[in-house]
Amino acid sequence: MHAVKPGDTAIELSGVTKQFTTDSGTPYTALRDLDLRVAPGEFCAVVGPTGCGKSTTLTLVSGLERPSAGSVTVHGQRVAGITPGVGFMFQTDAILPWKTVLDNVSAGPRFRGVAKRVALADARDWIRRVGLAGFEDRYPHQLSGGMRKRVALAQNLINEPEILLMDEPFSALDVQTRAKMSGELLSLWDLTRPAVVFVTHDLEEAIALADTVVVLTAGPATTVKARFPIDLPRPRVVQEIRFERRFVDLYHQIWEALRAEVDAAYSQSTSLGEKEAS
Ligand SMILES: Nc1ncnc2c1ncn2[C@@H]1O[C@H](COP(=O)(O)OP(=O)(O)OP(=O)(O)O)[C@@H](O)[C@H]1O
Repeated sequence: MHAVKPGDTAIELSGVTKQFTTDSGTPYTALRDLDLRVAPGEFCAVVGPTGCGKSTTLTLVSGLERPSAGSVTVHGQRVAGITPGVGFMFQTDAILPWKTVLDNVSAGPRFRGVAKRVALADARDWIRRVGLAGFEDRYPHQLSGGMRKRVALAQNLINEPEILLMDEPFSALDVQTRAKMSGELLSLWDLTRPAVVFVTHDLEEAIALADTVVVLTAGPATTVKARFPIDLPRPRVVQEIRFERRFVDLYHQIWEALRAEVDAAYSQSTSLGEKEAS
């Protein structure tokens, strides 16, 4: 595992521009001159209007995409391929439907060559930690949405990733399950403390979870608008922290920055719709 030194940076995007070529062949600048730095063990939430480039930012860190300009480094190494030591969680489940919970969770270590007996024992431990003891032999279709998210968390955390990239991982869940999963995520994160980049549309969720909330501007040519340190003490009770005075103050402050971008994105999409209709 990477030895963390003071001042170390887990993730650094520096002057990043990302251009795509659209289906009509014209270039589209999704990100322009974007700087983002995440320290080892930091929980960073990224919020911004729809389509501004949140997922694109994650794909650059993961190595699935390359920047058109600027640099992306992970632990000081320029990203040049699929980044090792990175876990992912998306809105849709990435667990294998034909494998049991135990086989899904042990798949990572088995793939890395860990002996079967050790991988299975480790998987049983993680299954217990995510609250699924007794469900080892179930298949994903026999589980609720929240339980499948727990499997996905165990499947990631068993690999002790130094970086966890999460793209609206709980947005398909009902409100109560979502709040519960957020609380569980924080307890589990505390066990191995990876650096997290958590993309969400939900500002309450962002503040409740994160050490830092980063607000992106409306696209195109998205960049970082502002960065807010969240000084709420840990451990946090996710379902209750939103009633605290400091939480409400932070919410107002960050929403002020976010609202202008949401409004800008909305007017862009409505004027585009009007142009297309005329
Ligand atoms: N492969 C691609 N080719 C062309 N354009 C793309 C591609 N991937 C993303 N884009 C465009 O880049 C912009 C940013 O997309 P991205 O998915 O990163 O936004 P997002 O903030 O994650 O969106 P949402 O909040 O709706 O999930 C969008 O306008 C999208 O259409």
